[in-house]
Amino acid sequence: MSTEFATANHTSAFVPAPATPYQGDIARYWNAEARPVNLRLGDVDGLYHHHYGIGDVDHGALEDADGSEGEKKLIAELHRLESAQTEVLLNHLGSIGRDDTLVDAGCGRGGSMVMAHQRFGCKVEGVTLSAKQADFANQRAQELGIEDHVRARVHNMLDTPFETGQAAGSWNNESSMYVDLQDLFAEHSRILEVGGRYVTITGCWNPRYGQPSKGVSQINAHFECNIHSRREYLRAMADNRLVPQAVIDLTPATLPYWELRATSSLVTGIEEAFINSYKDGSFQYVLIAADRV
Ligand SMILES: C[S@@+](CC[C@H](N)C(=O)[O-])C[C@H]1O[C@@H](n2cnc3c(N)ncnc32)[C@H](O)[C@@H]1O
Ligand SMILES: CC(C)=CCC/C(C)=C/COP(=O)(O)OP(=O)(O)O
Ligand SMILES: [Mg+2]
Repeated sequence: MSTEFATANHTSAFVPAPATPYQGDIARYWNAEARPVNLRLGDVDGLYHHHYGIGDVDHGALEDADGSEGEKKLIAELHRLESAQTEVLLNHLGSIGRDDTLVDAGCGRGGSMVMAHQRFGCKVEGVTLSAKQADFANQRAQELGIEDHVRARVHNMLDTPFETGQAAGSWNNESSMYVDLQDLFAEHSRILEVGGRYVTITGCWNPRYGQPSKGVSQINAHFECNIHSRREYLRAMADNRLVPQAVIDLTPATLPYWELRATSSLVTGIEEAFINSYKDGSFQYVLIAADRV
């Protein structure tokens, strides 16, 4: 077992060793992550996200405030847009009952899992490579008194502990750029019941541009990830019994979030790469919802 995995400050009963050296790198990355742009947004209402926002900025909510009060309103607005992104993902899961199980592949600190449980009343199981994130998500679930319905575990999303056909729905929210898509969709296809729904929101490079642009390469380097093309998503889904029901280009809807974020004190330095590559057409923010057939 890897030392980093074993010695992380966690309460999880069992932490498997990373399947590859790369997965060990990603586990270390997320175990060490504590950016204010994520923690201060999460502190707004206790939903901690590691994804980006969509929707129009409410400029009225930002008016007449400067200094620390203005910054507080800006943080609340960025957070509102990130939670709006999750709402749109959940809208595409179809009809989910209280007795169903949902799977969040790459669950981060669990914000989307909590929102899914609050909406559907169902069980939500998440996997992440990071013991620190799993502990954080489980701690939040406990504080909310929903630990019997919302659980995060340290597991590889390509080889999950779930039974075949166990899930009525599953998703990747900005977590598919860390894995091979054929392997990923084979695993979703295995755990989803026939007629179940898969949803992803992801950044992908646009095949119409030709190859990954400078901005896309900068984003890959910044996060140690490997952004796939839109074509690769659709091909890997088709190969794994996942038939797209909706493909939505969310690029215009995410730009206001990035332009607002670029004006805040919480910038991380990656804002320009996102804005430029969205604007030059080389990069797209997309939602794909697919039926497991
Ligand atoms: C950008 S964060 C997204 C977190 C979450 N989906 C959200 O929207 O807040 C990426 C997540 O993917 C997870 N991840 C990356 N590769 C993984 C793998 N092979 N198995 C499980 N989780 C993985 C990371 O641990 C991290 O939690
Ligand atoms: C759309 C793409 C390509 C996403 C890459 C995956 C990723 C790191 C998402 C956001 O995480 P975060 O919320 O931890 O990042 P940040 O600190 O920049 O807010
Ligand atoms: Mg963030």
